[in-house]
Amino acid sequence: MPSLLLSSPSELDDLNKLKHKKSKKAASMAADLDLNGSVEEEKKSKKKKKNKNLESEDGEIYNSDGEGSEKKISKKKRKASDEERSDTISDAAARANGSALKKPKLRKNDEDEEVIARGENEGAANPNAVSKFRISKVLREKLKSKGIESLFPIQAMTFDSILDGSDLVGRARTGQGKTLAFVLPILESLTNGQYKTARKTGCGRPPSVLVLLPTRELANQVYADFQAYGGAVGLSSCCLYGGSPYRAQVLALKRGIDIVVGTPGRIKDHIERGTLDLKFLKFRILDEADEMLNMGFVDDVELILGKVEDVNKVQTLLFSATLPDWVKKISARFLKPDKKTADLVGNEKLKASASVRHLVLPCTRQARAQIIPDIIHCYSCGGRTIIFTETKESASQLAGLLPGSRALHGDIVQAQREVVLAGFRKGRFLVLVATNVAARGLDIHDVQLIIQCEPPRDVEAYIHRSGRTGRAGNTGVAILLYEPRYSSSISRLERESGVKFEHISAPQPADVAEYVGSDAARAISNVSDSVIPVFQSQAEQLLSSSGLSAVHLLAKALAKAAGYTDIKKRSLLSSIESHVTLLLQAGKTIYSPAFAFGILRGFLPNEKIEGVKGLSLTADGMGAVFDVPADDVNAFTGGQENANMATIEVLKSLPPLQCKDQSRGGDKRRGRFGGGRFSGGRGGNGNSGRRNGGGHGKGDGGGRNRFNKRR
Ligand SMILES: Nc1ncnc2c1ncn2[C@@H]1O[C@H](COP(=O)(O)OP(=O)(O)OP(=O)(O)O)[C@@H](O)[C@H]1O
Repeated sequence: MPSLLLSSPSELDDLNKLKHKKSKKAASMAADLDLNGSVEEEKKSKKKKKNKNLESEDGEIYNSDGEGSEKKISKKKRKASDEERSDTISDAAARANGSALKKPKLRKNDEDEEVIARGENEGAANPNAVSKFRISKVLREKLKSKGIESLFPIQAMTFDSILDGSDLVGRARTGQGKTLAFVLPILESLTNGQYKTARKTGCGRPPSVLVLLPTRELANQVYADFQAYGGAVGLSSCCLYGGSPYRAQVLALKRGIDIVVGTPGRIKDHIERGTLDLKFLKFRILDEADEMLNMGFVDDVELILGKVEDVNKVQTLLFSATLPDWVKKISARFLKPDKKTADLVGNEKLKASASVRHLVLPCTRQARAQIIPDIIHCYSCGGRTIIFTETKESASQLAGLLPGSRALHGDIVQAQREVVLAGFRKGRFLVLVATNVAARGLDIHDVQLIIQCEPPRDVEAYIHRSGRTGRAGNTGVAILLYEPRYSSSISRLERESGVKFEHISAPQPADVAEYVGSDAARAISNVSDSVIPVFQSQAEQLLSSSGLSAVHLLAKALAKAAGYTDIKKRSLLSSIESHVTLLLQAGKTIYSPAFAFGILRGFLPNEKIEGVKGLSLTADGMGAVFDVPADDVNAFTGGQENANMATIEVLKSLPPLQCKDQSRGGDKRRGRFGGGRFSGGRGGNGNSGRRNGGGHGKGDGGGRNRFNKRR
């Protein structure tokens, strides 16, 4: 259940202690932190909200144009404000949850009045409207110019806590706006809040904010946000990462800077060279914290964080979509004991993005390059696609095989990495083949499709990679390819990510025709009539000499226009081309693959049986599916005439199958996946094709660590 908790290592325990220690009011406020609160809680929340709105809108703490300064807060009010800190959290939680949603009351018979009434109530109806938060006018306008009128839940839940000075751990699924969740309150805090006067200003000033990120690309992206929003409120930023020249970075630091964004390796270098002074930091942010620590940056991160003069005067924020338990423990070293935790994922089963369709497709390594273009045709909706490979070599190789695609990984020089990413962002090419260097945080418009060439090593990688699509409320598709014989890795991922995978098979000729053909048809109908007189006589000649009907000839022309001169049959089991998947049934239970081979030997010659590949048993135990070369299909289907009770048919879609271990082990009732691992999968619906709802939708840290070598 999503939650915003007053937390220390054991958040629940602490919440209980809190309930006992504090007054009745505090206990009821703690209850309010549950986002799925009761009606009673909602009433309390509304009451507090009324007070809160008075506090933030009366111009004494923050007036409506954000110019109100802390100086204006009377002692009494400051005390009240401190006392009500927890209220603020529950308000935020209530707002984040939308529990203050009211139906607008419209006045009848007067159109103008109706509009006014709707306008008034719309503000009330949207508890996360930007205007409801202590966000200055200039930032509000900046947000508006980017189409942002209300805060996303993670932003709404954490804004007040960060602005009011808390250390915080924030977790929300991919694409839910975690970057602005720290950017906005930090900027407000530095320009209108508690650090307005405390922060260093003037020429040569040391930074007030340090944001650490695991990859160069991600550092650049977050830097861009600080530049845009920070620039609007007069704060300067710079980005420090490896692979780029020191000179410009040193100059920027010498001139004086407010916000430093970067990767741990280069930040550490600057500290050691004496060019970066972190003594006076007000904020330290670890974005994608688990990845940085996972990458072996713990020592670097600790060294960097240890450079502040007084840890009590710095706020530390830690954000990620994935927070493995070990990171929560490590955060106890970096964050104050009274830190808060805003966890929008919590114990919910689904850890990956809910706005992404998660599909799995069996495909051998050899078949990948052949099948990927068709997957893109069928599932990308004409938008961008990111393909993840496990190694740098295979990223380069695959990009070489896919026309119009480019590779991105840690062996590519930094300048080139930046050119590639910029080209992809601008839509100069639509397919990026990348290693995990692109798995985290990258926010690229209109990425409709993610293809993972094989199951990643850990569930976190799956969550982050698939989260490059379906961002900011948009939808997307993530397709995971896997070697049929390693299907058990799919069940592990399914269990750990909470995703219920849809099992699909390779796009078949009919699917390709449907998606590619309609594009080609559209392209042909857009051709000007002026071409007809020029090509007419050749068309007539072709029609008479081909011996084909006009429709058949046009079908060929459409295929050619779409780039196809031949569409080969493809195995449903392994995606291998020129192979066809067959189903053997014998009117009785087929206990094991050996049993199935025995039946086949009863009516087929050995040389044909040697061509059988990937034989697997169906989940109901009544059949066996296998691949044969397309040329042998007739021998198999024809041979059944001599078979005793056995039938063979060409499959159009894959039925649910037993997992491999079961097929070998024989007794499917005892298997861990009893009932068929795939029984909840496609259920015999092997459709491929575009089912995406439409919609549109962070390089390495310096090449000095174990992890980077893998990229
Ligand atoms: N309040 C908002 N309203 C509309 N769009 C928003 C809002 N906040 C952020 N966005 C947009 O949502 C997208 C995703 O934001 P962001 O990259 O911060 O997500 P994230 O949670 O950090 O994702 P990841 O876990 O993948 O790093 C960005 O394009 C951002 O501009």
